[in-house]
Amino acid sequence: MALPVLILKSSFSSSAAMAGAIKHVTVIGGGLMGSGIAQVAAQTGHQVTLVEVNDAALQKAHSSIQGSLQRVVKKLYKDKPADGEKFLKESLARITTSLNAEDAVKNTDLVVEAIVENLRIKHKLFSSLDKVAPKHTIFASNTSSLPIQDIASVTNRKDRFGGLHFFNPVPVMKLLEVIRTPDTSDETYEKMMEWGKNMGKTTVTCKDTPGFVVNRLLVPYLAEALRMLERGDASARDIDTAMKLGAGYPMGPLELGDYVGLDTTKFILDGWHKKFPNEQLFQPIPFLDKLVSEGKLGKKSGEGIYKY
Ligand SMILES: CCCCCCCCCCCCC[C@H](O)CC(=O)SCCNC(=O)CCNC(=O)[C@H](O)C(C)(C)COP(=O)(O)OP(=O)(O)OC[C@H]1O[C@@H](n2cnc3c(N)ncnc32)[C@H](O)[C@@H]1OP(=O)(O)O
Ligand SMILES: NC(=O)c1ccc[n+]([C@@H]2O[C@H](COP(=O)([O-])OP(=O)(O)OC[C@H]3O[C@@H](n4cnc5c(N)ncnc54)[C@H](O)[C@@H]3O)[C@@H](O)[C@H]2O)c1
Repeated sequence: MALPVLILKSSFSSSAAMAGAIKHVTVIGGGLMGSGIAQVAAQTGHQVTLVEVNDAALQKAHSSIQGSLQRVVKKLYKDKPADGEKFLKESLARITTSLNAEDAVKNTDLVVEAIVENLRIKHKLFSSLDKVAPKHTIFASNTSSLPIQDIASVTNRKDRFGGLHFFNPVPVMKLLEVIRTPDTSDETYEKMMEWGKNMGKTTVTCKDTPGFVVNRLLVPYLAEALRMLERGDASARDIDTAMKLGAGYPMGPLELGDYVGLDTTKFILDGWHKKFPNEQLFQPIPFLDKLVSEGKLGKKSGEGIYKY
């Protein structure tokens, strides 16, 4: 009877995969972050499947990855153009695209979710993927602000679920926050840490607390900067210049908000206001709500606090 062999084979391959390094990565969401994560995974030798909701979004992601890879080539291979061309071609060749997330995860070692910062939508995605992904596959979210435990709650692989929080732009920012919940197994945590290093990142770890390390400190800072602008205390340009020249930041807080995406920043602030309704630092900002309602999302839409 074929079945026992098949079961033996699949469980063997699954346990072998559990023991092995992460080789195939599925990135769900090819926006600002997902395209960067897919690019870095490909350029560091991983096979990548990038999933989006429609062809236009996939095309946008592909051209963003191509443009960013060309900047990397210009920087790393300026004296060896032939090697640079080879690096570019091989990196792009490692990325396949898909509009079907459930198909894309059937032979993957790691799913990195980088879709919209909305718990209900993340739940819908992960509960469907949990039913079809192999047993050994690790699930991770790139969320900025949602507790990993809350995201994982709809799956039956809480031991194989963690947070992998990259920073924008992913090809440049060296940091990766690796988050484990009380349910994340030691093996899963170690595989996420190893993968982070294979991605060329410096990893830090903290508890599954809102905003992990960076955003817990960044959200109040950026929010207060926008309130300063809203009150008319100073111009956007002067606020940003002050923080670049006075505090040594590469970008001021308002240009950073435009760079991250004002829609994403609003999702984050609204989520924390709901969770901590009495915290003054997380109160809604009418100016932000107005910009987002007008479709002024920052660099990604051509206008936010600044015009691009
Ligand atoms: C204000 C709204 C308030 C709303 C309420 C509050 C809510 C708060 C929300 C929090 C958001 C959290 C989001 C997320 O979870 C966490 C984050 O990601 S926070 C963002 C972290 N990132 C930063 O802080 C970026 C800071 N900026 C920089 O480091 C630099 O400005 C830059 C982006 C690297 C650009 O550098 P520049 O020198 O200005 O410009 P260059 O173009 O010369 O680039 C320099 C160098 O980098 C290479 N490069 C740049 N971009 C890319 C790319 N996309 N891909 C590849 N390479 C890139 C470029 O080639 C240059 O290389 P070089 O030739 O100089 O070696
Ligand atoms: N923007 C940042 O600086 C930043 C940094 C770190 C983490 N994050 C987090 O990363 C996630 C993505 O943020 P972003 O800025 O890349 O957003 P984005 O809006 O640029 O990209 C999100 C992408 O997800 C796609 N998407 C939505 N639902 C999908 C689904 N069901 N299947 C496949 N694709 C889907 C959208 O089409 C879009 O292209 C959020 O959770 C955010 O909090 C953002």
